Amino acid sequence: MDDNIVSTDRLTKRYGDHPAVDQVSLSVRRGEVYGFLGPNGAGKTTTLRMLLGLVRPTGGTASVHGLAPGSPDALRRTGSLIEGPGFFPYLSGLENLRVIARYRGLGRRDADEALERVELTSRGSDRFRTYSLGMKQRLGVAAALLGRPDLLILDEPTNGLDPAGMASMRSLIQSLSDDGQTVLLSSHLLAEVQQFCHRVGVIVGGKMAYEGTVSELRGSRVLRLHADPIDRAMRVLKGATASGADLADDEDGRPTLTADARGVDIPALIRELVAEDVDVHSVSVNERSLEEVFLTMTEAK
Ligand SMILES: Nc1ncnc2c1ncn2[C@@H]1O[C@H](COP(=O)(O)OP(=O)(O)OP(=O)(O)O)[C@@H](O)[C@H]1O
Repeated sequence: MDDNIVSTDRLTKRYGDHPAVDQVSLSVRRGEVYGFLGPNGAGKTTTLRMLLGLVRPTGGTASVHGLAPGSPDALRRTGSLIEGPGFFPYLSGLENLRVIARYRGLGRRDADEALERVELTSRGSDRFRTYSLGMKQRLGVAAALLGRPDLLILDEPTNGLDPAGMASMRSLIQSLSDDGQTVLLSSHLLAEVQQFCHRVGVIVGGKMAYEGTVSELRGSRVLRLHADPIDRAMRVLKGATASGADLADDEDGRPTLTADARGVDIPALIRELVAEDVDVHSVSVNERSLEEVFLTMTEAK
């Protein structure tokens, strides 16, 4: 059985001469949370809209549940939240869900369940217009969950939320994932997405720049060294690594040596620095933050 719920092959959308989405190939596997990441205007929404049959591609192919995007069967098995759901402000959260449920041929119980799933039951009888943005977004996810779709497509579900709203959306997505729900979500906020995405795809200027796990994306671990005198420390560090070392100021303006940490024997390095009469102030080995990697990737384009 094909484990890809979504796959695209060189999917393209041109508006006039402008390719909004340029030969994007991606795959979302069953049961994973896939983060579709990229700066504003990168082509995320256009791609997601193509996956829902809302925008017609000008090139390439896409399949959702092995079916044509937008076909009735594909849509029945897909829940989505794109560009804010249209809710009635004067109806309660629950009434809104019931309206949508009825429209889709589902029962009141489905609406109750969906509300429960996003932990809004206690506010279910309050009017929608009194909800915070975070609650509105969670109600949007509840609407997407109606009918228990195999796949959830969420466009920027944390956009505009305050830290508490973000945390609550994050834990909701995490708990859906724990239940085995496949989620494809877009975001331009890398740092918060890296915490719960199994894999990510990065799109920049309409083109796919990367697809894989977060740890692969971050790549190798980085050794950072503060020492004095720095030129002598640089010489020792270069001798200890195969791939050389760099000198730059860190965010506090301190001269910092960095190098690929792979294969470096840290205790031996420190012994050698001391033997060369270098004062070692600190040595650390860290993964690069996703933000750093992302910036490098978008700047390189
Ligand atoms: N209907 C349209 N007609 C012309 N250009 C469009 C249309 N829709 C999108 N675009 C352009 O396509 C590009 C990608 O837009 P898209 O909304 O997909 O990006 P995005 O990554 O979702 O950005 P954001 O995070 O700002 O929503 C942008 O340059 C946008 O101006």
